[in-house]
Amino acid sequence: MSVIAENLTWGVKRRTIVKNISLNVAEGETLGLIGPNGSGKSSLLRLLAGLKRPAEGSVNIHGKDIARTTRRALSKEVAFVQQNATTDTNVSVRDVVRLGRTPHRSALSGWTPADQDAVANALSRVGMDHLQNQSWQTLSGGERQRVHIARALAQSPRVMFLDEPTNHLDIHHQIEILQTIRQLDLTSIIALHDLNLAAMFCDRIITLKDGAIVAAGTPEAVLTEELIRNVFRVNASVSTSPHHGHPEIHFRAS
Ligand SMILES: Nc1ncnc2c1ncn2[C@@H]1O[C@H](COP(=O)(O)OP(=O)(O)OP(=O)(O)O)[C@@H](O)[C@H]1O
Repeated sequence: MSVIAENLTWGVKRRTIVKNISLNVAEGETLGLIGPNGSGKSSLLRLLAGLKRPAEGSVNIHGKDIARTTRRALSKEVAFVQQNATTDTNVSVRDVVRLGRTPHRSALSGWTPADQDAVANALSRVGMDHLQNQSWQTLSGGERQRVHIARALAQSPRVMFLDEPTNHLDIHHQIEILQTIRQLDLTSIIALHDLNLAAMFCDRIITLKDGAIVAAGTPEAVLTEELIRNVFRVNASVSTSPHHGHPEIHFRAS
């Protein structure tokens, strides 16, 4: 499913936080959102997923204006993995992932083999099947993050929005989760701080600064030494990785 945003603007009181953003993500594409702290990545993701209403502009998912789509209909197609998501009640890992099936079930329908498979697959994809009976509250930060990704995967979405999905993960799981998301047949928009991971796993990257797009294109086009210096205020050298052919960024302390 494609995601098309036109002239999205959103703010709080007199401060404009997302400034006139338009973007177009093709079906199956992985788009990375990068930018310094406070540049508007989470706010933009929430607007795109319909969790915030824009002051101006529109979002179309698969040709439908999400402002005219019910939350339930949207949640059958769209999953959102929030930054530092929590789960309040004392439930097991499997119960948290089972919640991902909610949009597909009616009040009367029982638990089906398809629901069961979706939950088992999701747990296995994030490597959490062995802990499925453990209480969510007792998990480590990275394990919690993987469970929330599993919950989104269990939703069987066609579009996935992820807000820094790898910030608590060890390097093995960072790579594994991003690889999994890329390999699935879905459109994904991912806010990432790690520029090397963005270079490795995104088809295209949008860079935000102060709520506006300052660069958009392939990782090769966007991740230049000049952009890293101007936007992130860090000196870096960028070369082409002999291993994966994407940009490889070496940061310098001065
Ligand atoms: N509801 C709100 N009320 C007031 N200010 C807000 C609100 N939501 C976001 N902001 C402000 O908008 C700016 C953008 O926030 P946002 O969370 O979108 O940035 P971000 O790029 O995701 O940052 P980070 O990389 O730190 O996660 C920040 O300065 C934040 O303080």
